[in-house]
Amino acid sequence: MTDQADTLRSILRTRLPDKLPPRLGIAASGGGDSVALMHLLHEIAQAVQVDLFVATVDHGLRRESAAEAVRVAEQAAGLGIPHETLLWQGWDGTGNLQDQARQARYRLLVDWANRNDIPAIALGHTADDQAETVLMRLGRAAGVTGLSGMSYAREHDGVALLRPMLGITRQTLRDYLSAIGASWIEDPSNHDLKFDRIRAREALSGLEPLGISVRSLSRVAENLAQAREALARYTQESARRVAAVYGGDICVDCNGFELLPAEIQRRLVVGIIAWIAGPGYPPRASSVDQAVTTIQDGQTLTLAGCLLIPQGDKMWFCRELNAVATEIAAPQEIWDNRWILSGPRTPDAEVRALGEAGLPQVPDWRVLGKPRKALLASPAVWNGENLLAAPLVDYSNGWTAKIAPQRPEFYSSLLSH
Ligand SMILES: Nc1ncnc2c1ncn2[C@@H]1O[C@H](COP(=O)(O)OP(=O)(O)OP(=O)(O)O)[C@@H](O)[C@H]1O
Repeated sequence: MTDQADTLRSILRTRLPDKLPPRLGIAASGGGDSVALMHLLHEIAQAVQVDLFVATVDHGLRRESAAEAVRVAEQAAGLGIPHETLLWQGWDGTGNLQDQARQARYRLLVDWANRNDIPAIALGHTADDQAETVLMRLGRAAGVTGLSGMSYAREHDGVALLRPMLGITRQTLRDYLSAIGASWIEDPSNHDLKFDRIRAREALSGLEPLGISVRSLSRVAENLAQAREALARYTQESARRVAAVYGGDICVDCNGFELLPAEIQRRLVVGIIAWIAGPGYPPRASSVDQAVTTIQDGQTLTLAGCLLIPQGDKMWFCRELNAVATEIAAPQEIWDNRWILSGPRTPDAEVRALGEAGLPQVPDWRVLGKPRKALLASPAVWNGENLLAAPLVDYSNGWTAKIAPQRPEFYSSLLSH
C-alpha cells in the first residue's frame, strides 16, 4: 500500500507547480476523488510546509448536502486542516440548474480563496472525468482545444485552479482510500442517466472492446494539449507579425492575416476578442468564421462586445460602445474589466465611456488616425456632463489610463487559449 501511496503522491507532485504556494486550497465535495485529494495533499504538504485549507460548497439542492459538508469538515479536522462551508442560495428557478450550480461553485470557491489569501485551489478531477469530457466533446465535433480536455492548471480571477489528478483513475483513488481506511460519500446523481456525463460514463464501458477506454481517451487529451500549446505559440508568433496594439485596440494587417493557416486565423481572432472583451464565454465557432471572412472582405462587424472596423488594408478590433455605455467606475477602480484611470484628485469625477457626447470635445482626435467609432468606447473622466480627460485619445489633462495589472499583456494572453 505504501508503494501505491508513494506512487500517487509522486504523480501529484509532478502535476503540481514546482513551487507550491504557502497557502493551498482544496475543493472537496466529500466524494472519493476529493477525499483522496485531501489525504494525498496532506501528506505532500507536511513535507514541504504548505498550509492547506478545505472548502465545500453546499448547493442546498439535496436534503443531505448540509450533513455531507459537515462530514467533510470532520475529515478535514481529522487531518488538522481548517474547513469552511460555502452556501449557494443563488438559484432563481430559471435556466439550466446544473450549469448555474457549477458556475456558482467556481465563483464561491474563487471568492473564498481571494478572501483568505489563497492563490491556488486544487480540484479532484480524475482521468475518468477527463475521458468523459473528451467523449462528450467528440459528440460536439470539437477541435484541438475541446479535445485536449481540462487542463492541469488554469487561472480564474487571479486564482490558479489546479487539477493534479487528471492522470489517475477514479478506481485507483478509491483503492487508495480503502487501503488507508478512509471513507467517502457516494453522490446519488452519479447514477442519474439524465446527465450527459453519466451517459458518457456508461457508454465508455461499452467502447472498451474497441480500445476506447479511460486511459486511451485521457492520453488523447494529453496529446492534443501538446498540440494546443504548439498552436498557441504559432498564434503568438503570428500575432507579433500581423497584429499591433494601440492602447486597448488591436490593428491587424489584413495581407499578413490572409497568409496564415485557417486554424491560426481563428485562434488569433478568438485571442484578440478575449483580450479586448475580457474573460467570459468565447464566441461561437460560426461567429469566429464570420469574423475571419469580415477581415478578408474588409467589412464591418460587431462581435462579442467588440467592433471590427476596416481601414485601408488594416482591420481594427475595438471595444463596442454599447458594451460599455452604462458602465461607471470611480477613478482608481477598474472600468470595463481592464482600465484604471488615475489623475488629479477631483471631487465627483467618474469614469465612463467617451461616447458620442465626449468625442466632439476632444480637439485632436483625428490626428490619432483611428476610425472614429474605435474611439467612442475609450475610457474618459467626467464630472457630470463635463469631459475632464480621455487619456487614450490624447486628451489627458494630467490623467493616465493603464491596463489593470491582473490583465495579461496581449501577446502573452495568446498562450492561454
Ligand atoms: N460541492 C463541492 N464543493 C467543493 N468542491 C467541489 C464540489 N463539487 C465538486 N467539487 C470539486 O470539483 C471536482 C470535480 O467534481 P465534479 O466533476 O463534480 O465538478 P464539476 O465542477 O462539475 O467539474 P467540471 O469542471 O468538469 O464541470 C471535485 O473533485 C472537487 O474538487
